[in-house]
Amino acid sequence: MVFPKDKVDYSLYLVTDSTMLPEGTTLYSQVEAGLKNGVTLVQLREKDTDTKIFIEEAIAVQKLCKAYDVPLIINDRIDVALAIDADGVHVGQSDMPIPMVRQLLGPDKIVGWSVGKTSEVETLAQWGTDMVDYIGIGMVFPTETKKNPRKSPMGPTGVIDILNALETTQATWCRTVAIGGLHPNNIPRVLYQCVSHNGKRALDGISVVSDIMASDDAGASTKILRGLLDYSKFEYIPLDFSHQENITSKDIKDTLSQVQKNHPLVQHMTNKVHQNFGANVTLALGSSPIMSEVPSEVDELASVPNAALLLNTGSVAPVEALKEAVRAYNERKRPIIFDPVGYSATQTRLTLNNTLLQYGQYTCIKGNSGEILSLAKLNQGKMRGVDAGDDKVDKALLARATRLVAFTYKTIAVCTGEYDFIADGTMSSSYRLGHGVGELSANDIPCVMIEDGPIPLMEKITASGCSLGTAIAALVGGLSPNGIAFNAVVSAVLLYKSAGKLASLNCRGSGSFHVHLIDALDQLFTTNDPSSWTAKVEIVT
Ligand SMILES: Nc1ncnc2c1ncn2[C@@H]1O[C@H](COP(=O)(O)OP(=O)(O)O)[C@@H](O)[C@H]1O
Ligand SMILES: Cc1ncsc1CCOP(=O)(O)O
Ligand SMILES: [Mg+2]
Repeated sequence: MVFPKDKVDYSLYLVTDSTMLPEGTTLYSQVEAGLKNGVTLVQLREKDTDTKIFIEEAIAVQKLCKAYDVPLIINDRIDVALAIDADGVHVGQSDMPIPMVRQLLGPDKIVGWSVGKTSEVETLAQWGTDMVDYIGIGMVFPTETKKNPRKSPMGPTGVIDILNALETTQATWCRTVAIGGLHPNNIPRVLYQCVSHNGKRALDGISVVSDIMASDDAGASTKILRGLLDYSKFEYIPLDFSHQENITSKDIKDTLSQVQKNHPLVQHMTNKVHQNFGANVTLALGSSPIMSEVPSEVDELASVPNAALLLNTGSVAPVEALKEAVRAYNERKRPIIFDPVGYSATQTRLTLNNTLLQYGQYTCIKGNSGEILSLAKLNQGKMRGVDAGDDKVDKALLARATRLVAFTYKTIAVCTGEYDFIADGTMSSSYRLGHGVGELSANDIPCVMIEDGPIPLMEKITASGCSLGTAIAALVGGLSPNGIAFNAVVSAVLLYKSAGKLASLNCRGSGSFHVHLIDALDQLFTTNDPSSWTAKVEIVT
């Protein structure tokens, strides 16, 4: 009996684990509850079971699967799969080599392979279409189920690297499921973020273990998972992600009017250098600052109407406190502006920033050219400290890097310098299961450039970039529910650049520049006459 490969639905892939069964449940009761409520593929994975018992279990599970017309995959044990004529097998990198598995099983059975590196994708592509049918990509997040200290979690960006490699090697036949630490609180974000850079491929499904196997009500847990997979919308802030690239003065005026009316609260988790200046910039923009890194108050702060979080890792703070804030704001769909200061300057910063990037969803990720080029993996050298670095960078490369960061993290990315680039990777904030999502590619997403001529003083004061993050957080946080996030980010960058130019004309040097910059921000925000601002925005084709 052969299960037609083109009929396999990878969307909700249950991998069993009998070591986590709650009291009063059995392997069979959990599997059947899953099958009844939307599991579409089952993998029997019993690492420490004697062969005789494994075969008995396999026969019983196979019977359940057949009753629901769902394929049964056996993990690792080719002999058991052959003995019961299972629909396929799944092997890891250290199990029997794939060509041998295929030779034993024949061409019609389903063969799955655990993949964690792009080089493994290159190998499967070289083998061709009749070897590997699908890959389990992971582990995405830390998980109790797969204790494998040798492999650190790859996060959504690691999944995107694998999807990109499948596209680059044209392994179009190969299906994909993500595995490792996947739960209702991160599955929508993984499905939303994990799209290949050419926009052509998304995940075909999600593998789960403990959410069903360890559940006291496996049926209810499965229903929740099924609902997330079928809903296809990932709304992480209640703002409109539509945008028109030719943003008019009226759009900007409307945006500032919303901020003036809503008086947002901007919680700053930021570096010591930026604290005081950031608080004053917040006040100049008609908003209330609160500088706080206390985990116990993030839920209350995130619940304040029009709250926004500025997450700035300039001082390497304890990651757990920062993650708590990301959780609190993500749960309440309130905006987070992330500034990964000195992103790749040290291993410590790289680890901290990557941990935060894996852990949550960000409305806007901003950085200087060194940080954005590093995030886009287009920056050969490491960053030196927190500054962008002296070398002039080609504008086309900066635009591409900004688009890549925006697309990879499904965020509004801002790359600052003499020329500021803003790209919108949020798209429609919906996700698709299956390949061929037909979305825009990373090269096509909307991108604008803002400039007002050289303002050298902006590079001669510290926390000038950090405070742009403050301005973005204030304007996005101050939007009404029908506000447009992209317009708010563009408005903040235009306002900040124009204020920088005005301050540079009025001050006597870098010492008084800070003060004049706050004056200018206050003046431009209060008068709210964008048509008089000096900075210009142009669409990047
Ligand atoms: N040479 C420049 N000319 C005009 N504006 C600049 C210049 N350098 C930086 N800026 C502006 O100053 C702010 C900080 O940018 P940047 O120095 O790139 O960030 P960071 O302070 O994080 O290194 C941004 O608003 C940016 O637009
Ligand atoms: C000097 C310094 N060190 C850690 S954070 C910081 C300020 C960086 O501010 P900005 O990114 O705005 O230049
Ligand atoms: Mg900076």
